[in-house]
Amino acid sequence: MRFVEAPVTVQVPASSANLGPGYDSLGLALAVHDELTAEVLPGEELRVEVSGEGEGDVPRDEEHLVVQAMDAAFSLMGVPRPGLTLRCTNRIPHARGMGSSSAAIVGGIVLARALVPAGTELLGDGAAYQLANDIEGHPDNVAAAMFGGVTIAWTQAAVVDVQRLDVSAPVTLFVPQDAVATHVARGLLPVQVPHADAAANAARAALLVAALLVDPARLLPATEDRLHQGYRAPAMPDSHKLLRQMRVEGVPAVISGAGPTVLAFGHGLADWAPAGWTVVETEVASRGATVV
Ligand SMILES: Nc1ncnc2c1ncn2[C@@H]1O[C@H](COP(=O)(O)OP(=O)(O)O)[C@@H](O)[C@H]1O
Ligand SMILES: N[C@@H](CCOP(=O)(O)O)C(=O)O
Repeated sequence: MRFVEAPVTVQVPASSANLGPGYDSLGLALAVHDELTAEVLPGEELRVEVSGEGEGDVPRDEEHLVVQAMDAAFSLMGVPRPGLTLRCTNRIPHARGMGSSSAAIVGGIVLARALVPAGTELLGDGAAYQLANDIEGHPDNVAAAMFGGVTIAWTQAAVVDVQRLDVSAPVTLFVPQDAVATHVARGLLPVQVPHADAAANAARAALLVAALLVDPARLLPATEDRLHQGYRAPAMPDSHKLLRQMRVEGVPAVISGAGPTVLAFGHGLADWAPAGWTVVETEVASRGATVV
């Protein structure tokens, strides 16, 4: 099997999922990127180099999430993993609700595909998105990381689909120092929710699409949630406090993904940051994972 010999680099965006009412469905890509570079080596050796976020924490072997995603993609394409050097420059903080795991998964899949000369024929975008969802377990972050912009993701009998929207919007992220793993935050959600809460979220999620496309003045009511943020508050009380304070003052703020980062639509909001939190002023990224 021949592989692309020159080093291949993929940039993959962070993502913010849910956006308030769109639990496991709405997402947006953020202009904060991880960069992954792979170079094929003779033999079967795997070298993993990591700098930036997660540098001292993530494994540097087959257990590394990018490598696992690459292996799944190679397997779907029917090719063995070649010897590889993988260099990861990580800018997306881990376990903060900014889609670092989805970026690792989508980036790994797109990187593996780019190393195989007929990769995009063997693994099209739809199949790559499906694979990323199957690894991640929910489609909202991987949709945004793969396609960019604002994404509406849904599943029909385990098959994912997506509608991408072109939206430009300024966003500010308030990132606390402490992490909350997504699987822990998901474990706090009840199996059933009141019908009235489901109905309220359906209305707000529909309104949010309109607000993002045509009427930003509606963002405050459109970002109201009753399905997940409240249940997760005990795991991130300071985030919940900031969220409530901002919303009372009319700032459209949400918990980003499973938290604990708070995302607000708009710029010029840095004064809201509690002491010790990092403020990231950014915007919706129109491009998803890209070979550069
Ligand atoms: N770039 C990466 N390389 C390797 N592992 C990663 C990477 N990004 C995320 N991970 C793994 O995923 C975990 C975070 O995933 P998760 O709890 O879903 O939070 P997030 O909201 O950041 O996606 C990290 O602790 C790490 O194990
Ligand atoms: N819909 C998911 C989103 C998780 O996003 P992450 O960036 O926190 O991994 C959820 O709410 O669990």
